[in-house]
Amino acid sequence: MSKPAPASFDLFGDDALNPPPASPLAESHEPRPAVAKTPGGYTASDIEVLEGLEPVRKRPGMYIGGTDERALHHLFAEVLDNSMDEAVAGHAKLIEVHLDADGTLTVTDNGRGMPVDPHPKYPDKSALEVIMTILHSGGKFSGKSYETSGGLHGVGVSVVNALSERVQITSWRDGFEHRQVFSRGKPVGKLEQMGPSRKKGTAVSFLPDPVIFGEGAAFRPARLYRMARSKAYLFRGVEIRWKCDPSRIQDQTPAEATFHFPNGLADFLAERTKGIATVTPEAFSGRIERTGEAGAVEWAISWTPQGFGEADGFLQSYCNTVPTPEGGTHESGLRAALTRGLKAYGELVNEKKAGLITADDVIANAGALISVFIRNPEFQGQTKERLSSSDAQKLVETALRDPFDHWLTASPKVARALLDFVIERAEDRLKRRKDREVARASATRKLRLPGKLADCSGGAIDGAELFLVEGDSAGGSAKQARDRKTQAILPLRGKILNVASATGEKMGANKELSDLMLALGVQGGAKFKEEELRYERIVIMTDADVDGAHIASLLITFFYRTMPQMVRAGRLYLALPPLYRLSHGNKSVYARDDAHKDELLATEFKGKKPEISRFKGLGEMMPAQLKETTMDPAKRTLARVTLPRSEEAVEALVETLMGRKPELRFRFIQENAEFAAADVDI
Ligand SMILES: Nc1ncnc2c1ncn2[C@@H]1O[C@H](COP(=O)(O)OP(=O)(O)OP(=O)(O)O)[C@@H](O)[C@H]1O
Ligand SMILES: [Mg+2]
Ligand SMILES: [Mg+2]
Repeated sequence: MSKPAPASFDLFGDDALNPPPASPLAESHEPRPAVAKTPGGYTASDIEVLEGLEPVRKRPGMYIGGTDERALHHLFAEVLDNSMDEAVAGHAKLIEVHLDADGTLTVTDNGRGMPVDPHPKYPDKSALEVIMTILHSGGKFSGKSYETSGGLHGVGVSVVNALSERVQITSWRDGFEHRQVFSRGKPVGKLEQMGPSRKKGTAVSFLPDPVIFGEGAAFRPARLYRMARSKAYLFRGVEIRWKCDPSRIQDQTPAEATFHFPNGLADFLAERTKGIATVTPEAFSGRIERTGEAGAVEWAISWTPQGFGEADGFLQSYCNTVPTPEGGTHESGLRAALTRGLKAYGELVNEKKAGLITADDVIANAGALISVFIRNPEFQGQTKERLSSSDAQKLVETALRDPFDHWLTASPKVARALLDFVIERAEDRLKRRKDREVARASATRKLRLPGKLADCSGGAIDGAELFLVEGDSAGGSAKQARDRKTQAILPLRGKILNVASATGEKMGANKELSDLMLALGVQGGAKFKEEELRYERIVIMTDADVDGAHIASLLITFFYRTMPQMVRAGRLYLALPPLYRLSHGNKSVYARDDAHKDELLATEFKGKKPEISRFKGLGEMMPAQLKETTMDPAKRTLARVTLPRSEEAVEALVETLMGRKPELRFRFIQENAEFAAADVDI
């Protein structure tokens, strides 16, 4: 076994929730001529060059980050972004989003219309066909037709085309309506001139391809609605109209709505802080356009002691109206500007404690929105989740500096309240750090611990681990296999409650879960305090089978629901027990799954006939084996459970795990059962 580096187990990453295409993609490829090969050889003929849109269908993950529900909705983001670019460039004022009964989504804008004249480089094709069928074709490379666009790669809508069963583009321009239809990236007939029309603009209608996204994959109206609405907040010059066939709606999402927000982000924040007591009566918000240059910064921030639902605060950022859930330079600029401004104000009013303030103290209890418009932004990847343009930091910092100073000095009472609030956060933080250093033993003395917990004997929180195991027999093995100084065992019986569909009352009454909370030493929800956790790591240890994965997913959901901070802090892990032991002579090796076993048979045990034993469950392993393979920190591999920052992605996960559709859950569990086994380096 090699070094036990913790494998990352990203529930939303491309691997975990990214099902393989529902059926082979063979139909997306031209048949390749058979080439004579030397058997087992690796030659030039093994190197493929994918043509046209073929790479998109073959490796959708590279373009849309996977083929899961998030990736599916990213198609909408690409099409909507293009219409927004047209609006931000000053050519469109109205965008309509329409989800049809059959699942076709249409985005219409009244911009300039996609160009339809023959393309100079491909004289037999219209510009529209070039845009739709050639990667890296677009009008946003030079800055001539668009100044600050969300589009920059020339890839977006062609990717949508490649991954849709059917796409219809309508372009109204030059006095006519033009139309072309595509299927899985290929034109179905030529561009047609339909008839005279005085309209202007573009309509993109598309139906995602079930071959890529899986049979039954469909847009979720609630998600589309939220995406469309938040776009409208980001550009006050646009009106977005939403319409959805009622047969598609299963929740409270309105079938029709109009979004137009003349106060931009300030409206957005007001919506989010409705009914929440804030530290200052007015939010700190504003908008600055660079004079003589393209670019703008808009922001809105408000502080609250009471938190926003389950989070203490939030920071959402955008660049050229594209959401950047992973943050980036614009967020750094905002944090720096606020911290510097507040510290400087503290100095001004002779408040010594202002020196304690860090950026986290300023932002952790704030609801903050920041949106920048810049030329040639640099993002990481096509889904644009993180902004990396270095000038964005400076732009935001400079833009906010004076307005923040003015805002603070204009109203000393307000400024004082904010300063005190943030200093209190800083003091809290310092105190928490001190408390953590105090031995965990004293905390333990005060607590009533559940009877079946085998706690560890050491006093420190750092290094302490709680193993959650399934059933008493596995619990017994684990107790013998553990290092009693640092490892605690809590056996949980049977399938715990399906939390997502349970009421709060039922959850409180569930013995397994209340024991779990007691053992952890924390309370759930708003009362959760990370520093009260009695263990540094919480390790879910279940059998390496589908049932085990189910229990693990129930627990993950429970933790996400009751203490997302703990998960985000990277303190939740999955143990990865092996499935087989292969031994021959005095050599024995563990295999985590069938593929690994076959690999070992072909390598380590080549030509030999090792004895193979299969573990039916953890309870069947000898304690020494369990220790060696799964629990001993020096030898084991743990998978860390991580969650993305974006609320939508988390929601999608919970829906997948716990929602009312058993088939989604089943798929997730199987994939993760596989994944948990596949990503390990043993
Ligand atoms: N609604 C629209 N109105 C006018 N032109 C459009 C519209 N949608 C797309 N285009 C044109 O098609 C080009 C290609 O669009 P595509 O989404 O593929 O790439 P992009 O927007 O340039 O960059 P990105 O890959 O980052 O989205 C755009 O650059 C623009 O010139
Ligand atoms: Mg293109
Ligand atoms: Mg685009």
